Amino acid sequence: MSLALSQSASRYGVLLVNLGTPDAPTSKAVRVYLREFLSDTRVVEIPPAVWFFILNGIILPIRSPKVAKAYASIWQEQGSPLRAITEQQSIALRQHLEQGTGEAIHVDYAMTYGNPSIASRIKDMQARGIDKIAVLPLYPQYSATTTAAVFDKLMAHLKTVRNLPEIRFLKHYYEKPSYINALAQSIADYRAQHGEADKLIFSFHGIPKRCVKKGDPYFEHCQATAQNTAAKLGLSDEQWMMTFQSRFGAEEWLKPYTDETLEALPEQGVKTVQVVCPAFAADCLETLEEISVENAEVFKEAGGESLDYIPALNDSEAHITLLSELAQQQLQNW
Ligand SMILES: C=CC1=C(C)c2cc3[nH]c(cc4nc(cc5[nH]c(cc1n2)c(C)c5CCC(=O)O)C(CCC(=O)O)=C4C)c(C)c3C=C
Ligand SMILES: [Fe+2]
Ligand SMILES: [Fe+2]
Repeated sequence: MSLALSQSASRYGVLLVNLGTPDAPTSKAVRVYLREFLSDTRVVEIPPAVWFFILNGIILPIRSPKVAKAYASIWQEQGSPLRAITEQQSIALRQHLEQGTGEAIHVDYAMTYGNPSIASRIKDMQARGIDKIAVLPLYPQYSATTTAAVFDKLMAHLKTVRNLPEIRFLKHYYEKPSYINALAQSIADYRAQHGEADKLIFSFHGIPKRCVKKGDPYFEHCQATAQNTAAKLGLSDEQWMMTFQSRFGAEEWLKPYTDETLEALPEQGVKTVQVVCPAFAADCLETLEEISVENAEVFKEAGGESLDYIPALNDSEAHITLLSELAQQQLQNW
């Protein structure tokens, strides 16, 4: 397929962006990462003057060593899984785009928090003479806490730039048939290989309920994702459910909570579950540790027999094909 580009392909860039991760599984590195992440008012909406003292005096000293241990348990030779997988996705996407379009488009990745930063990658692209950049946040479902945070970081950097590049920004892709097909196919493949469980759980990263009440469409996007995927798989209502994981702090987050659901299911006769986490484009702490280890323990302690985690789309062929389609839609006629 031709992209109908208005200038040489070497002038175009695609930037994949994911959340971010510490540079090392140590208390010190986790503290640096969490400080940047949790100081973002898109993520925590407590007035900064108040939050500064709670974050630095209580949260970071207590949370950093605990979370560093969790990171250490999933750390790989290539470093943090989230960073390593996102890098693989960018390499595979570059190859896929070149094979599909015959154009050598520059593809790279960045993290909203930590390294490599969005600013460093935009600077690098501009230094290469790239002046049209398509930014693809790897969040299928839009939330102000994630997607808008990418936008903010991008704009904060561009505010320091005299000669701006042109930018196109993908807001969400939960509604794209290729996304639902890739998700459904990954679940179908897993079930063909491992058999079916009593229940399929779509566990999404949560956000505070307050955010949704104020207009964040994330809940709606999650619901549509789960419903469309279940329909594609031909599941009846009793065969699946939607839950929300990874809550933080004391206020109410989107419900039902994944851990509380897993605690209650064995009593209702559900002894085996398969969990898929569609909000995560790459496996990370929240899937490899929180779901596969912590929540699997919760389920078993409550009388469950097995919790199997269905991997994220990562750098699978279907996912790279989807990302290539999204990138091409952004680049088309530019
Ligand atoms: C404090 C509030 C948080 C909101 C709101 C939130 C939303 C949100 N996050 C993701 C994706 C990821 N989150 C990850 C880790 C993580 N998330 C929070 C907090 C909030 N997330 C924290 C504090 C952490 C770090 C770990 C911890 O301290 O518990 C990750 C994994 C990063 C990794 O390195 O592996 C991802 C990915 C989404 C999609 C989302 C809302 C839609
Ligand atoms: Fe998170
Ligand atoms: Fe978590």
